[in-house]
Amino acid sequence: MSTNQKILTLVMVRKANAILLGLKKRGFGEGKWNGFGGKVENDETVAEGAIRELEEESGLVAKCLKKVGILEFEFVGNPIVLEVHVFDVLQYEGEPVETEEMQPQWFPEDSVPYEKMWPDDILWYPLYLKGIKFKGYFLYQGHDTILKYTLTQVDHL
Ligand SMILES: Cc1cc(-c2ccco2)c2oc(N)nc2c1
Repeated sequence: MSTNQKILTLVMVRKANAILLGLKKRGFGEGKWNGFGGKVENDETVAEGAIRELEEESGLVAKCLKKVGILEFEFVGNPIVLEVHVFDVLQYEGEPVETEEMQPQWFPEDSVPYEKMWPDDILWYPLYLKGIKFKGYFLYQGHDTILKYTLTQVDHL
């Protein structure tokens, strides 16, 4: 039975005041810089899905994964709510490689290319970069306009 909800993962990898983002080369969010992630399969936990997508899209193997937020996205005219579980990776193995999906690049935390990212990012990255856990809801019209949103700091996810 498919409800109107879809669980997705989003993984940011960080090192010494830099954040690894990928330029999405095709599909959903094409042309935007974003963390790594995607669908969660039926036979895996959300965290397992996050680790899998990070390796598939960047070649990196996460050694520790921290839940940092949950973002819900809705689009005008589309009943499906995306529930995106956001993770921070501070320990990993490997070097980022370009894949079919993503072209990876390190950005200094104070030079995140917000104008080439999903418009919600500029709203919650400041919390994320300060280590503040968050929950957010965003109503999108198309892929570039946020009609309304809520964003709150939380103590536990
Ligand atoms: C609508 C939407 C979706 C995603 C997404 C898809 C897969 C993982 O995340 C986003 O990611 C960000 N940063 N904003 C986003 C908006």
